[in-house]
Amino acid sequence: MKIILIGDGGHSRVIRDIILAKGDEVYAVLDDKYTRGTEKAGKYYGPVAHLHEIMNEDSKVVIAIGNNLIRKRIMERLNINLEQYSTLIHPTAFVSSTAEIGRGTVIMPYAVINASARVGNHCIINSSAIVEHDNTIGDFCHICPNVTLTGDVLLGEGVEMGAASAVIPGKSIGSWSIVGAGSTVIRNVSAHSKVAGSPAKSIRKSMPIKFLQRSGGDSYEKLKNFSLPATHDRK
Ligand SMILES: CC(=O)SCCNC(=O)CCNC(=O)[C@H](O)C(C)(C)COP(=O)(O)OP(=O)(O)OC[C@H]1O[C@@H](n2cnc3c(N)ncnc32)[C@H](O)[C@@H]1OP(=O)(O)O
Repeated sequence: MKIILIGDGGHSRVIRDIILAKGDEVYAVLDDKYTRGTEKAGKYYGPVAHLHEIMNEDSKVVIAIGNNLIRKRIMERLNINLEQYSTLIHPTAFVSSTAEIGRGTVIMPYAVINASARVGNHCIINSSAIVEHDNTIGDFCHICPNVTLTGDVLLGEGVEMGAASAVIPGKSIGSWSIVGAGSTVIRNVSAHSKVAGSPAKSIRKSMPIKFLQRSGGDSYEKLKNFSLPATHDRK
């Protein structure tokens, strides 16, 4: 498959390795640091606005940007069908046959997604992260390297779980919250919070009010009942 990457930073380079490991092809890299289109080593580099010109039925898109909010804003700006996004799973990752993985989501080396877990669209499950059975992870989340989400954890939209953080079973973390690296979450965390430490405690609100109004975020009820597209690019 030919993949068009949006974003040309460090995260994008890691995603390129996944594409190569899967035997797919990086077709183009689009980033607004490029003002015009050029071809280099068989790949097209150009501004994001060139996407609609270069897309065809053989190509799929991945937004290769680590920041959850910027990933969401770019998705809104691209305004393409969900089916045009690819799901990328590194061959060393374990994904249960009963897990569901959304479109545009990237699963990095050695990650584990266990039985009946549901991971939304445009998420990053980073290297060696563990998503245990029956988790529900909203769209645009980033589960950083070495995170452990134990059983039945529920994450709202846009949650960032800092590297090596952990959540005990059955806890919920509200939309657009941030959990500090190395923290242990033992109580539910409300939306738009920033928590850190073991046990994790609030360090302050994560987002300004203007952002809270714009971001929306999914309700827990909606998340619990969400269903992913019937077909996706799992291999
Ligand atoms: C491949 C990759 O790179 S993936 C990306 C991985 N990235 C990460 O894991 C980053 C995670 N980010 C963090 O842990 C950050 O420290 C954050 C987001 C939690 C907080 O960042 P900031 O908002 O800048 O907070 P700041 O550094 O000002 O700290 C505020 C307070 O919280 C404390 N604090 C911050 N982070 C942590 C943490 N992880 N654990 C415990 N306490 C923390 C600070 O000591 C400080 O306490 P004080 O007020 O008593 O001095």
